[in-house]
Amino acid sequence: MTLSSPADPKAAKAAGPLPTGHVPAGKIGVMLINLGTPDGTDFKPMWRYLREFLSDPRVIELNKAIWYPILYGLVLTTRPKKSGANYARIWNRERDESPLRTYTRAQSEKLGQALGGLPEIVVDWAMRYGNPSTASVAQRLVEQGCDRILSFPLYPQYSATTTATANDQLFRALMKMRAAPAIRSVPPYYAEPVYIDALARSIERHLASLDFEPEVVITSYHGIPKPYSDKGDPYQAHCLETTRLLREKLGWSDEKLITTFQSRFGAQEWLQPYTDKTVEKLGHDGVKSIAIVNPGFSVDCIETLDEIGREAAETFHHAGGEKFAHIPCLNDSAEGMAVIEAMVRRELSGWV
Ligand SMILES: C=CC1=C(C)c2cc3[nH]c(cc4nc(cc5[nH]c(cc1n2)c(C)c5CCC(=O)O)C(CCC(=O)O)=C4C)c(C)c3C=C
Ligand SMILES: [Fe+2]
Ligand SMILES: [Fe+2]
Repeated sequence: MTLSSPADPKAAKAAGPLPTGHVPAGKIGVMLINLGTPDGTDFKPMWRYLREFLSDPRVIELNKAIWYPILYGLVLTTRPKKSGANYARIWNRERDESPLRTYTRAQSEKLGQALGGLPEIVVDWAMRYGNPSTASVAQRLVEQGCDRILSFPLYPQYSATTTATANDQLFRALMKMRAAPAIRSVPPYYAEPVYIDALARSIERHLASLDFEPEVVITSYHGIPKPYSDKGDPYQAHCLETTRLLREKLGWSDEKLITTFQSRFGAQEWLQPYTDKTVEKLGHDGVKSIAIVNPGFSVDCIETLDEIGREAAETFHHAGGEKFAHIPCLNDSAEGMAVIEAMVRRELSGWV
C-alpha cells in the first residue's frame, strides 16, 4: 500500500477538492430540567414514575441487592396508591397533569418569550424522571440544529440527588449520539442576589395580602438523608445560606425566620430539624400564627401544595395553632422569571 503525500500534486488532484473547513453556526438550546412527575394519578403511572425515581442510585444509595427487594416488594406495592391519592388532590384537571409540569412548561414558554430577541436560542423543558424525558428533549434540540445546550437543573441549592442526577441523565442521552452537542450547566444559585431579592419580594407581597402577621416564618426545604450530607453533599449548607441571606434582606431575627427540612422518605435519619415536628412544637408552645415558604422548590408541586399547604396546616391547627399561610413558590411569577432569565443570560455569555 502506498501513502500519497499532500505534497504530491498528482495525488491531490485525483482526490478532488479538499473540504473548506466551514461549518455553519449551530443553534443553542436552553433546557430547563425539573425533577419529574407522574403522567397520571392511577396505580400504573404512579408505579412507573416512582420506579424510575427510586431506582436512581443518586437518590437511593443502598446496594441494589438490598434495595430492590424492598423497592419492588414493599414500596412499589403500597406507595403508588397512597401517593396517587395525594397527587389527585392537587391535580391540574384542566390540563390533566400535575402542577409541577404545568409550571415548568409555563417557565419555559415565558423564558422563550423573554429571549425572543436572540434568534439562535431554542428554549425547551424536560423532566429527570417521567415525561417529557431528558433524552427526548435533548434529541429534539439537536434535531433543531443545536450544537450547544445550556442545561438548567431547576434547583437553587445543589444536591447530588437532584442537580447532579439531572446532568447525569443529559450526558446519558448524549452517549447515544454521534454528533453530540457541547454542554454547559447553570450552577446552583442559592446565594445569587437576584434569587434572594425575588424570594424576599414574593414573601413580602404574600404577607401583605394576609389578614395576620405571622409570629414565625419557616423556610422549609426538601430534606436528604443525613448520611449523604455527612459524606459531603453541600445541600444543607446551601439551604442555610439561602435562609441567612433572606433573613438579612428582610431584616428579620433568627427567631422570626427559621429553617426546617421536609418530605422524609424511609427509615434513616434525614436533615433536621424536621418541618412536621417543628410545626407541631410551635403549636404546642403557644405560637398562634405561622407562614411557610419553600425556597428550594422552583415550582409548586406535591411536596409544597399537599405536604405543606394541607398536611402542615392540619398539624399546626391540631397542635393549637390558629392562623396558617403557605407562601407559593416563585413559579412563573415575574419575580421567578427574573431569576431564571438572569441566570440563563449570564451563563450564555460567550455563546451569544
Ligand atoms: C430518598 C428519596 C428522596 C430524596 C433523596 C429526595 C430528594 C429531593 N427531592 C426534591 C424535590 C422533589 N421531590 C418530589 C417528590 C418526591 N421525592 C421523593 C423522594 C426523595 N426525594 C418521592 C418518593 C417523591 C414522590 C412523591 C411521593 O411519593 O411522596 C417532588 C415533587 C414532584 C411532583 O410531581 O410534584 C419534588 C419537587 C429535592 C429538591 C430533593 C433534594 C434536595
Ligand atoms: Fe423528593
Ligand atoms: Fe411528601
